Amino acid sequence: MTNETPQVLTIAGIDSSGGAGISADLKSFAAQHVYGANVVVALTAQNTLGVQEVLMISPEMIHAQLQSIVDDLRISAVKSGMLGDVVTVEKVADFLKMNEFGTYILDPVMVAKGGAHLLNDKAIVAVKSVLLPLATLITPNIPEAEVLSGVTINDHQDMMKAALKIQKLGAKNVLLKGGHTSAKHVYDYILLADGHHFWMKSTRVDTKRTHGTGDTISAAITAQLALGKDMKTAIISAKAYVDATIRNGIQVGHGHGPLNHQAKVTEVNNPEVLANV
Ligand SMILES: Nc1ncnc2c1ncn2[C@@H]1O[C@H](COP(=O)(O)OP(=O)(O)OP(=O)(O)O)[C@@H](O)[C@H]1O
Ligand SMILES: Cc1ncc(CO)c(N)n1
Repeated sequence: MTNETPQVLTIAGIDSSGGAGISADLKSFAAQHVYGANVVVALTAQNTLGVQEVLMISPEMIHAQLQSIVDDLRISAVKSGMLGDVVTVEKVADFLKMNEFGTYILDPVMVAKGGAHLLNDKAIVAVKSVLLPLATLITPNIPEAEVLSGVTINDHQDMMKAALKIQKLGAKNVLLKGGHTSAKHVYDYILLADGHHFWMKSTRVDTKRTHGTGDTISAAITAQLALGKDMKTAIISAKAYVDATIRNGIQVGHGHGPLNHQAKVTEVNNPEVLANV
């Protein structure tokens, strides 16, 4: 007997230590019970201490991988992560325009936890002009939202202002992740296509093991949308999942360790959903 498991695709870079990028995406897809395919645009020699080397895959090989996917699989949602350079960004944009997948999640990955740049300056401009308008959902963290919106973020008002600017650039829905602060609670801000907005509040876990949190939440949202959930439900459920993977840490490496994708999601992982903060 077979069943209709949704098939989703991640287009991103590989992290040799298995914590971020495509590895995090595939683990997250599997935990949400969807089938994950992957198109590799970059190899990174990376561990929990940082990124040591990056090798971009040729545009021809990226094209070949994308073609192989559409020739055979039936993809219902796509996410992109690390894209590196302009050629790759443009290739992905052309691919998305030529194939109607319905759902595209843009995680505008710019800098790794250790500080390495995973998207060059020209590619940032290209992401803004050619990918952002195609996005069903964009999931910037605070520094990425600052770059995309031009708004300096110091408080909740600034997060709302930045999200609105990013939506005006063309992304239908915006999840502005609030992990990059040192406050006792983390607040993620969500602005939906119909103007509805809300906050997700959770208690910050005092840990260095947060390698791949952004990849993991955007992959989990991609999976939940492919399973037919509405945007708000998909985001809240993905947030509970990433919270479980952070809260039930495993000891790997000596720096920013990876998440525990085997973690069970329980009541404690549900974020507080608030209209205003
Ligand atoms: N220490 C923490 N405790 C609890 N939740 C966290 C913590 N750090 C991040 N999160 C949550 O994880 C998710 C990802 O947020 P974050 O802002 O860290 O993304 P990111 O910077 O893109 O991650 P990365 O670059 O590691 O992939 C958000 O929902 C955020 O609230
Ligand atoms: C390959 C890759 N993608 C994304 C990130 C950001 O988490 C990373 N560190 N490495």
